[in-house]
Amino acid sequence: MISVLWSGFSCVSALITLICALLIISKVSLLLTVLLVAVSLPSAILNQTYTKKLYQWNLTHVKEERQMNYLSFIMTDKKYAQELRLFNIGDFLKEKFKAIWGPYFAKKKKLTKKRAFLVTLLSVLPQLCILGILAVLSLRIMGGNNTIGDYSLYSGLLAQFLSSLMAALTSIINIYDQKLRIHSFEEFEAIPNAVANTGTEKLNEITSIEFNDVSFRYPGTEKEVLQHISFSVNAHEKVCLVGLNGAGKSTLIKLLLRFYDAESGNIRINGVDIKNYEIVSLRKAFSCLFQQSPNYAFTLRENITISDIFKNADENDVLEALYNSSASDILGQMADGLDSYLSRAYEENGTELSGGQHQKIALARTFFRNSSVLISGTPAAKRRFSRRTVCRTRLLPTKSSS
Ligand SMILES: Nc1ncnc2c1ncn2[C@@H]1O[C@H](COP(=O)(O)OP(=O)(O)OP(=O)(O)O)[C@@H](O)[C@H]1O
Repeated sequence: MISVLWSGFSCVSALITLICALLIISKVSLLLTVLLVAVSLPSAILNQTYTKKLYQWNLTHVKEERQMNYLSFIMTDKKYAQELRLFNIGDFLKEKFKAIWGPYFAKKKKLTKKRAFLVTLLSVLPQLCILGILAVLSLRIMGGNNTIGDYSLYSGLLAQFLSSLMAALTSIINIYDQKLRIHSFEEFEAIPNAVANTGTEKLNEITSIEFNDVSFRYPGTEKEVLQHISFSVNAHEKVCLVGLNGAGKSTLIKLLLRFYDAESGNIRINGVDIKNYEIVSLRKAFSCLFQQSPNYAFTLRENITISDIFKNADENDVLEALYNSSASDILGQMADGLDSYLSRAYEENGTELSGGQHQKIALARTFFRNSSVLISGTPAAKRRFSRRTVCRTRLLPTKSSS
């Protein structure tokens, strides 16, 4: 939007200069001046056509762009560095990148070359008109109707005309290009959210959770991940969901937190369909340690309090969360206490934690959040859960260092 605004200003300013230059130049030859304007227009139209073509081309090649971005990411992100070295796959990844980049670049080059050729060809026409105007002016100087001084005035104005024309064209193309992008964004915004936030009830304490004949498949997939699931959990119960890998345990949690809605059946909390609750208030009632909980390149304090940023908490709450997750010793090792950075990505003095320590901090974050129900996605954490808990584990727990 800002780009459109700036381009709009540049365009108006260039057009004013251009019109003023044209008004003066028309005194030499009105016919050639009109011709100059007329031959400048096809270039503008061509540029606009190609801007649209290039934009549409980009839209149809989003997959390749994403693949290349993904490959660039794994070739440079720290998370992949160890395996990249151990498996010696640097060249393999580069080749994979090149295999996409080659055809992608060749096609884009073809389109861009055609545009450059036509634009160059069309830009010759205004130059020819300018030559014509200068020729007429030279004849008039020889005839004594104009002076040498006029020649330098008009040639300067013609140069000014060309540069203003270029500036106006560039601004118009930019506005058009941005307009296409804004349109795509508006289309995206208009897509209705798959999970409608129409509920108005507030959820505080949870006394019961019921799944009634719930079935679900992920959008755009065939497989029914959950089929007619029914069970209930009451307050003060600790429950383990046990199942093979891929059985759908995490999916149940995603439905409970309304990351997705069930295809059929319903989920009730305190006897009320979860769709009747305001989503923020529903999610607020749960604290969840996901299987792949991330840690943040923030301070230790922020890594814990981030789970409940509106909680009016003091330092003791943070220390208690650390204690409950057996992470007090981690704090003891930190030079700046709770204000130590848990990453060296931006802070030279930051601390890189081990995998197990990271898990403990993620667990402390789960404890810090004031919620009615705790859910753990990792077997290791369930031993630490002492409050009302819904947790899940694998049929065969993996050996974990923590
Ligand atoms: N975003 C998704 N899109 C499509 N299918 C998915 C998605 N997430 C999970 N699935 C599929 O849903 C099924 C259930 O996955 P889910 O993660 O719930 O299993 P799980 O019981 O938690 O497994 P695990 O014990 O291995 O963590 C799997 O077949 C998985 O491939």
